[in-house]
Amino acid sequence: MYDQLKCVIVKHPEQAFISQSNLVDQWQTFNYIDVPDYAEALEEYREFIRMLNTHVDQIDYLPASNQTGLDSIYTHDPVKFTHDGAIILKSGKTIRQSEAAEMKTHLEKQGIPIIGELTGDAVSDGGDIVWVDNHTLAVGLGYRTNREAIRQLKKITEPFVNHFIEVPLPHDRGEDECLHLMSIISIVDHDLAVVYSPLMPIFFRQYLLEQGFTLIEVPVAEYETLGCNVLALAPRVCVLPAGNEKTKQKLEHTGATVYEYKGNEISYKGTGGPTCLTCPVIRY
Ligand SMILES: NC(=[NH2+])NCCC[C@H](N)C(=O)O
Repeated sequence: MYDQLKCVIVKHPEQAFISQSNLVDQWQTFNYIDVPDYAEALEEYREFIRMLNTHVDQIDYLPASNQTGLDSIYTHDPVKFTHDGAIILKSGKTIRQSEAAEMKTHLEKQGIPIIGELTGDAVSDGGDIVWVDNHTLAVGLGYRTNREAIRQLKKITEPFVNHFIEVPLPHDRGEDECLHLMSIISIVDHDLAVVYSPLMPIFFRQYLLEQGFTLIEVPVAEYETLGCNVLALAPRVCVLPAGNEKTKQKLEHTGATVYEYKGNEISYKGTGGPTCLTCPVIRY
């Protein structure tokens, strides 16, 4: 979604990463590219929040919990918001599954409506669920989201979703790597999306073009540095991890405003860009 972002839920690295020694202990378990530097992460996060604050009215912070780990910094994944309320998910990455309960407790405390929750064998991450428009939902089918989750999500969203698109994802680098539908598409306006086409099924790419989307192609090198992970703060106002120059220029060329943040510790090493660091609660 690309509408004006009013409220987001985040988790500060103080609460998710906890300390340098915790990072040293845990980064391999969570399959990070390298061990993040804690002090640097705090600095990057300060800048990231400073930037968000200029456009977002309300930023809610999840508390620390001994039930969840490093990846809980990526609050986009344990829940998906609809206009009617939240759907509680269950991660396809087993060590992240406890994040759902943490998020649910927070939503209940805040009095935010919950319209559904995945049950049984269903697994899905928020990163696999993309609103193409108010009535069109695209869901990646892959290692993080299974068929049972798609069946349940279809049912939960049936009252307000006219077009539910299942997008099969490729094996790519395997089961242990993080590949979400949102790794290959970010929608930044009603007619503009940033994409990594090499991993996109042809039918989905053609569908976007038929809907009138202009597609900004992220070059291979910038795909590696999360150039395809673009957070829309408002239509054509977006946040990009620093170092993705070509993608930035292409976005600006379409009239978009692009903010950058240094995300080596909070994004790159954990494979979670600005969309992953934020859980958008209300957009209107
Ligand atoms: N929505 C996202 N793309 N989240 C990225 C999550 C990255 C995290 N390290 C994981 O493997 O789950």
